[in-house]
Amino acid sequence: MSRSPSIPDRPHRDIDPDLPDDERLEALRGHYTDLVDVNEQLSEQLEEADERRQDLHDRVDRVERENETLKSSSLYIATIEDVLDNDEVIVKQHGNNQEVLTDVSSRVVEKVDAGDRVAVNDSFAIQTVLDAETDARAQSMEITEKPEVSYADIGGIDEQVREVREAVEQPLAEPELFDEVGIEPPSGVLLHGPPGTGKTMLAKAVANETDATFIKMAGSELVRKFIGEGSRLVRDLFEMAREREPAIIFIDEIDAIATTRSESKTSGDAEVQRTMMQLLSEMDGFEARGEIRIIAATNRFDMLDRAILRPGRFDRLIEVPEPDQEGREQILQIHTRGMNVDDEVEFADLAEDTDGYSGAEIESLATEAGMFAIRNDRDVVIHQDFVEALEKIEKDDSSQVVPSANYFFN
Ligand SMILES: Nc1ncnc2c1ncn2[C@@H]1O[C@H](COP(=O)(O)OP(=O)(O)OP(=O)(O)O)[C@@H](O)[C@H]1O
Repeated sequence: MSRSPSIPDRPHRDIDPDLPDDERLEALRGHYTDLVDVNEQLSEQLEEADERRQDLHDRVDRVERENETLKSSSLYIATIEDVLDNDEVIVKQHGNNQEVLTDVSSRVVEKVDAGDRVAVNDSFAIQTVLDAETDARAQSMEITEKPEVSYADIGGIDEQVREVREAVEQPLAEPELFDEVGIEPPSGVLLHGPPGTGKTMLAKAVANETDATFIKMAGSELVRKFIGEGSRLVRDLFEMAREREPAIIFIDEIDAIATTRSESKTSGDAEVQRTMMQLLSEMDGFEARGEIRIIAATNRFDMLDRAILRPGRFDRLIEVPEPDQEGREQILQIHTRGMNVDDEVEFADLAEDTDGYSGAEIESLATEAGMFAIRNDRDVVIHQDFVEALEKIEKDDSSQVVPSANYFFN
């Protein structure tokens, strides 16, 4: 970097006022020349300073851009396998299970332990140690302190709501009842039935009612996202619940880790099997009258490995069927509660016309009817809007409204 030249002094000349005119004129000319010189020098310096300023400005811009790129580039999640003495750690990247020995600063070494989750860049340099919240998100857990769903939002499955309350809510809210009678509450509850019938809603509503944290994990994530890490994720799931009790663990699509074992013994099968064993051992390990309840759900009851249904495991089965006509009417009422619906709308007729619709499909019907009202420049939804919405849905995809073909009961 070149050093900036020093600023020239201001020219100074003492001119004796008693000098003869011609000599004074000569002296003034000399002074004027000095001033012009200094002015030129200063102009040059100013020009150079301007160039330098522009140059620095460009550099700042470049660094800022590089910084942004670094910040926005994706990082990978990895687990610290081992922390070595010489400021080195072994990390294992999730997904591809690649193990790498990487240098870290002593500042990072102090912060990490084997088993911690970190974010690494393309060159495996550790960028951040994940905190519990980020870690949970990275592991696809959905954690809600207080889900907004209440029992009043669920229609047509009153009997199932009652059973879930008895099996999940009561042991949390009134554990002494079980103590007094001397029985253990069910260990785990399995909700089974076709898609979109309210299984997730039920689990959320109990969490809401009992002020429990709702922790959801999809079984498919346990086997798909981090190959080789399923059992670790199951451990983390229960750990997270212990940290936040009272808590409700909801494992959706449990069939992904608990299907009947096929004949083939591929390493993938063994991995899924290990994940399931971990789940069962976590369930064995926790206190049935404690502050953590576990609910699982499946659309594929027929596929389930019966081992998970033994006493002490998912020992309370609750079937959540497609709603009957009365149920469909209730669900329609629920999903139109916030809509501006004409008094003439015949919910009973609509319920009759929606045979085979799940709760989720009835919800879409209500939204679609609202769209028809908007399309027709109305702010009130009339019966005809529902009729047209029905026709549209049936025309768009008749397969969507047919009850799930692959759903069987044993
Ligand atoms: N019984 C019901 N009462 C009111 N709304 C319902 C009902 N069943 C489903 N819904 C609506 O459908 C949406 C999806 O339902 P939910 O996720 O609970 O279904 P699910 O049985 O868990 O489905 P999946 O098996 O596909 O996970 C809900 O958010 C709700 O709006």
